[in-house]
Formats: sequence, structure tokens, C-alpha cells
Amino acid sequence: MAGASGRVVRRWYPHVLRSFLQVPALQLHVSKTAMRASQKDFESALSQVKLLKDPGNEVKLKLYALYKQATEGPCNTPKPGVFDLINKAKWDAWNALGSLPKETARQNYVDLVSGLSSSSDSSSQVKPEADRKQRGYETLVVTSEDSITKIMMNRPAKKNAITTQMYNEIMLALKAASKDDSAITVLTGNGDYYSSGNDLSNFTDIPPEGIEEKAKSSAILLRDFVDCFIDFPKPLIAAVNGPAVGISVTILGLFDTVYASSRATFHTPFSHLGQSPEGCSSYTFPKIMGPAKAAEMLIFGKKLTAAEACAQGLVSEVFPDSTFQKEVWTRLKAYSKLPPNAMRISKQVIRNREKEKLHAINAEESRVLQERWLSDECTNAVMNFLTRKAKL
Ligand SMILES: CCCCC/C=C/CC(=O)SCCNC(=O)CCNC(=O)[C@H](O)C(C)(C)COP(=O)(O)OP(=O)(O)OC[C@H]1O[C@@H](n2cnc3c(N)ncnc32)[C@H](O)[C@@H]1OP(=O)(O)O
Repeated sequence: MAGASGRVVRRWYPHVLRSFLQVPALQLHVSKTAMRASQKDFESALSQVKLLKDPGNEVKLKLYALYKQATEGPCNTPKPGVFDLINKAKWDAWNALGSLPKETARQNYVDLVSGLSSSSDSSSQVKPEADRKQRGYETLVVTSEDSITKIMMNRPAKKNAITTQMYNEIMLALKAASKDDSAITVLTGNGDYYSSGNDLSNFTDIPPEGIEEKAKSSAILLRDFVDCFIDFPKPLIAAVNGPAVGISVTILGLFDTVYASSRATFHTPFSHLGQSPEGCSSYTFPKIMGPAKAAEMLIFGKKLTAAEACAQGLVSEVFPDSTFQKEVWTRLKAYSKLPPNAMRISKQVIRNREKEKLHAINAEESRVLQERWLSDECTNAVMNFLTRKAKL
């Protein structure tokens, strides 16, 4: 126990001290402006600091040290014991200021508070939509705010059916989100649907090389798409705002958390379409809900309500449709403040055990589908959907 506490102190403290000494405003020399902060400026900074958002422990330590130096001069109290972590960190921060003159400490305190005030003003300001929205996507709206990257499928008139372009853009957005400074990533849909799954008109775009080539390139795209979800390194949350069909349902088994509106439904009509399961659902669904329930969905196309999907473990929690957005985003904002590295590592520990298996399953499902897409059953089902309005 004692050894463990000692290790924490040794590993944590040098980091605080290093960053403390690296802040230009705190370097141990008298700057040109150092003598200028009056007692009035200092008092005003002391009042201002109470209005700031919590600046975090490192900055609080810097403020504490400068305050003590400015008001009492060099550190003059006995060093706290090694296990008195908080008082020792405070003492160390103050002691590190050495013989820095009181006036310089006062100036540095004023400078630090003034810097914090301006950055807190700009971060609390509501940024215009155009600034938050990432450019370059035609089928998605991607925004990053409050440590959350939100990827919203944006073809509401087509029930967010996933075109080839949308598959590619989702992969791009996930790759960018895996490297950005957000803590969590959320996939959701714009409009009344979450997504109606694969855009069935994807199958009509046949290249000159023929239908076999189309099936082959589609299988490669499907495999790459699902791989991105298997490998995504941060917590990935689905906010299922409405009905979900096909591949938008199957990949939910690869998310870390799934929130659903009470209006959402979950439907995988693969047999009706002459197709077979993808998104690793042939493995994740039986594991999540048991083989009998999974077969009803994946073989017989049984549609689940949000409450049923929650009872079967596919959905983490259902929210009333009228408060869905408010409740989900409040929850997600709270989660996004958790330590990001700890969340990422917890996800790795959970996912790594199965990663290889999931990739193998994805490859196999894509291979089987490549064949299904060439079958009469599939061709007829897709043609029926695409010509249904012409028949009315
Ligand atoms: C690279 C390839 C990878 C392949 C991976 C394989 C994935 C498998 C799957 O995802 S299978 C699931 C496929 N999806 C479906 O079968 C759903 C088909 N759509 C519907 O059944 C209905 O449209 C509905 C139930 C989703 C909604 O019905 P509703 O009557 O409310 O609305 P409309 O039908 O009028 O739809 C509005 C317009 O949107 C078009 N649309 C909707 N979904 C799709 C779709 N999946 N593909 C193509 N187009 C879709 C619909 O045609 C309407 O368009 P219009 O206004 O121009 O007529």
C-alpha cells in the first residue's frame, strides 16, 4: 500500500512541475512588464478567478503557488509528508518558485488569470454552425464539440439509405475521428429514420466489366467498411433516432453503447432480399441475444421494437422519443468528460480479445454475400423494390 502510493507521487509530480515551469508567464525571470501589476490589478484578478470555469488541477496549482509567492514570498512552511498528496503538490509548486520576487509573482498571477479568462470566453461562446461543421462531406454532417465527434447520416429524404459515397464518407469520418481530440464518437441519423440500410440502387450501377465485378467491388467495400467499426479505437455510440434497417442494425453489435428512441425499430430483412447477414452479426447477435432470438432476426427478418431490442441486449437504453435528443446528449456530454485515455484503454481491453475473430467473420460474411448478390433471389428482390412505385 505504502509502496503503491509512493509510486503515484513519483510518476505524477515531475509532470506537474515540468509543465508548471514551462509556462512562459511563470518562468523564473523578471519580464519587462513584471513590475507593472498593481495591487488593484492583483485584487481584480483574485475576483476574476472565482468566475472562471474549473481550469483543472495543474493550473490551480500554478495559481496557488503564485498567490502564495505574491502574498507571503518564498515558501516558508515545512514540507508535508509524502502521503499528504494534495498539500505536498501545493507545497512543491510554491517551493519551485524559489526566490521569485513578490511583484513578479503578482504580475504572473495577473497574466495567467487574464489568459485563462480570454480562453474561457472563447470556449464558452456558441460557435457558429459553419465553424463546427467539418467540410468535405456530402452525405454526412460531421461536427466536433464538447469532446464529442458526431457523425450524422444526412439523406433524410431517402431515409438515410447508405450509398457507395456514404459508405466511403463514413469510413473517412471514422478515420478522422479516431485521430482527432474528441473523447467519444457518435453515429446518428438526420430526419425520421436512423437509416434504411444499404441503398438498393447501389446494385444498379453495373460497371462495363459486368455484374461479377460489381459484386466483387461491393464485397471489398463492405469488408473495409465493417473493418473500420471493428478497429475504431475510441468509445463509439449509436444514437438511434428512428427506425433502422439492414446494415445499420447489424453493425450495432460493434458499437460500445446503443441509445434508442422509443420510435426506433430494428429490422434485418436479409432473406426477403435474397441476402445473408453482414456487419459481424452472424457472430455478435447470437452472442448478444442468444441463438434463437438472433435467428428470428437474421433468418426470418423479425422486426424488433426499441423495447424488445433493449430487452435482448442490442440496445443499452431506450428514451421517450419526445426527450430523446435532450436526454442522450446530456448523457453523452457527461461521458465525454471522463478521462479519454482510460476510456480508450478500457475499450481496447474489451475489443482486443476478439478483434482477430471479428475480422475473420467479416471476411467470411463478405465472401458469402458476394455470391448472394449474384443470385436470382437477390436480383429479383432488389428489382421488386426499385420498380414498386412504377407498378402502383
Ligand atoms: C457496398 C454494398 C454493401 C452492402 C451491404 C448490405 C447491406 C444489407 C442491407 O442493408 S439490407 C436492407 C436494405 N434496405 C431495405 O431493404 C429498405 C428498403 N426501403 C424500404 O423498405 C422503405 O423505403 C422504408 C420501409 C425504409 C421506408 O418506407 P416509407 O414508405 O416510409 O418511405 P419510402 O419507401 O417512400 O422511402 C422514401 C424514399 O427513400 C427511398 N429509400 C428508402 N430506403 C431506401 C433504400 N434502402 N434504398 C434505396 N432507396 C431507399 C425510397 O425509394 C423513397 O425514394 P423516392 O422518394 O425517390 O421514391
